[in-house]
Amino acid sequence: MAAAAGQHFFEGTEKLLEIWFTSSENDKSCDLRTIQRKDWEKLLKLVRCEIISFMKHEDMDSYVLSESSMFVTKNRFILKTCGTTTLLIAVKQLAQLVKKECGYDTIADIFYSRKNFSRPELQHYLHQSFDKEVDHLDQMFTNGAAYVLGRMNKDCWYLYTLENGRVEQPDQTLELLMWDMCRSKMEIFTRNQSIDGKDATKKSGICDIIPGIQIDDYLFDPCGYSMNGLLPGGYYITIHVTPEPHCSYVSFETNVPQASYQELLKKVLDVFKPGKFLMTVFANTASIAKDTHRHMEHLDTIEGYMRSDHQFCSLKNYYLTYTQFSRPVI
Ligand SMILES: C[S@+](CC[C@H](N)C(=O)[O-])C[C@H]1O[C@@H](n2cnc3c(N)ncnc32)[C@H](O)[C@@H]1O
Repeated sequence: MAAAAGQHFFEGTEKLLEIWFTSSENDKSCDLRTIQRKDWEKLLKLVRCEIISFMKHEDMDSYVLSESSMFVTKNRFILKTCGTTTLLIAVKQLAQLVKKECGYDTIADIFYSRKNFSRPELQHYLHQSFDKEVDHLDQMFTNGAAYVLGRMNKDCWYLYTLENGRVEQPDQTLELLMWDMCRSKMEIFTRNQSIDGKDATKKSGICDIIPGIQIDDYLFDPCGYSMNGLLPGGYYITIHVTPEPHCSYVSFETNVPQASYQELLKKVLDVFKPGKFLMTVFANTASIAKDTHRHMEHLDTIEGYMRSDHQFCSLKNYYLTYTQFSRPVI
């Protein structure tokens, strides 16, 4: 359902930034988690969002934000922001902050990605097109590589990364971006049907997607939902829901390593029942998820969805699959 003229609109589609830091002198004491909350708050002001909630686990700190989430480990920073936030404005200040407060002087790799926006004209100038975002990042990185996957005249997904990135530890990320959502499922993420985040997490079945996770969830008023979930070992899941029928959108992201993501995918689809979704899977050669790309190649239907696009990329350090599915219109 499209937004009518003058109708409230929220851009659920997030801008996603992941940066891995390293020290040229191999200084083992560097740790991003030593950055103080007041410094994060200052940085997030540039992005135009704020911290709502904080959760700490052995290997990872997580923050629920007014516009999505932030995750911080010893050497990796993840910032995911939706709406009309200005994420890329903060990259330079982030690198300066990390150098000053933690001693990391090198960026080992960067991944900036997003789906195409529904209403790009509502974004800050810098985020109105991927070309502008690439120009901005190219001013900071001499070795950036920009890609577009999917259909440039329909739904697509943009990625900016480094051509000589060097993340050596096993790493994998699955992201599921869903839209044209089931109305009754979306009602759960409103104050009409749920009292708070915890209630929505339980009623929706989100609590059963990955058992044993430590959850930090938040239900906005009158609607909207965000959650971070942490597991030992620096593993996370994060879910964000924009339930308004004319701009409904949900995202699911995790770095939990699995040899096949098929079961997880089925669980997430069952919780949200989207009309359409796109999925991206990154896995480096050290990851147990590296063969998941081969399984996905042959997956042209799943749970009543038909595949409309599928692309595989072999990047320098990572394999990447982009795939899109939709429910057949009857
Ligand atoms: C922040 S949440 C989750 C955003 C996420 N990127 C997504 O996937 O939709 C956005 C939802 O919360 C609602 N919302 C209510 N109050 C909000 C606030 N103060 N800031 C941001 N979103 C708010 C929006 O209308 C929208 O439905």
